[in-house]
Amino acid sequence: EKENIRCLTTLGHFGFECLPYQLVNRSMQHGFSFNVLCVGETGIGKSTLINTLFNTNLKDTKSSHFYPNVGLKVLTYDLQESNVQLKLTVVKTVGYGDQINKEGSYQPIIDYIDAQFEAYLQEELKIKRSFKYQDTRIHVCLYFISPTGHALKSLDLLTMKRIDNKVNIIPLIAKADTVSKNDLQKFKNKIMSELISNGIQIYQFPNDDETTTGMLPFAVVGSTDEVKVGKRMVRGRHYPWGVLQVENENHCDFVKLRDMLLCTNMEDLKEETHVRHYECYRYSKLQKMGFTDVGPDNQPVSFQEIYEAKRLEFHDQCQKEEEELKKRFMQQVKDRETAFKDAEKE
Ligand SMILES: Nc1nc2c(ncn2[C@@H]2O[C@H](COP(=O)(O)OP(=O)(O)OP(=O)(O)O)[C@@H](O)[C@H]2O)c(=O)[nH]1
Repeated sequence: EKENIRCLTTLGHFGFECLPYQLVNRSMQHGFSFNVLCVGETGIGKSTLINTLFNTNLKDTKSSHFYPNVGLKVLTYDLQESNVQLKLTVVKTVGYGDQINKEGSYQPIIDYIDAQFEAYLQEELKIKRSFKYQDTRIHVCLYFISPTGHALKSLDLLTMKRIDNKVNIIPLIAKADTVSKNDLQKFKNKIMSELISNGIQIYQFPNDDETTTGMLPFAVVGSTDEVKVGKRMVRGRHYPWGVLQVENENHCDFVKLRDMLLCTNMEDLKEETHVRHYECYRYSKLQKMGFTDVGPDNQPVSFQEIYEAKRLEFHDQCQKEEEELKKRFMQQVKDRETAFKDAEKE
């Protein structure tokens, strides 16, 4: 009898298989944003690399070597590739490494990163939040190391140490075409061992394969010039002895960096910024303001309870101060009275 039961298969389409497409469509409508911080000495190739990465000519003026302090320049661009919109914010150091006294050269960088976290926190705490809020938190810091072929400078170590818990650092050897192949590998090893021995945390790639980690710091070359190689036009730098092709993986790590940064890890960089670095800032800031999740008895306390407790504390403090003032006033009146009486007697 059982064999006679007809089994119907479902038509198989409920609709939730399309959920990822909804996300894709929404993201395409909203567009994407990416905030990059470029830290490096004046003229080290920051603008050229950004232009090479995004294959555009982002307008910018050259900086001089004579600024008394380090500053930051914020530039925002609206880019488009196919039908994907990208709002790119590039923050560049100005005058970095140019002062004789380099003490505190990193402070403007720290202040800028913190200011963006603070702005985000203030927006989060607002009663009426704006859904059009432009997130300006830095998602990645490209740290440009001078191609000395020797070692990191103390300013590099100091700055990276100060900002490694605030931002995802990706170290780059700038103008890597000026270092020979042998020297470059030794230089890379030296930099990595110095970073490790100084306890500097750089960005950890999520799909960490050995080859990529072994490539760090990326040795990059920037150029927006088109050079003829054989019958093709490629982006590169033309030297008396040959052509360096920026997008040739045997010549430099530019393609590796671009793939890592834009194709595979942009979302992870943003996620890390939100869940690790911003969380760290938010935690310490709210704790400083006296907020806590658990009371002295280790029981959870609500935001409202803390607010009430703070209000009572403030009220008590005000009353105490008022009484203190009253007492002091009465004492002064008394002193004056006795002084008058004494004067009258005389
Ligand atoms: N050899 C070599 N030269 C480069 C490279 N990248 C940039 N340059 C050259 O270095 C000079 C300065 O480059 P920029 O990109 O303006 O440097 P910057 O760090 O943005 O400079 P400021 O914004 O003025 O601090 C230019 O003449 C570039 O052509 C590179 O990878 N290799």
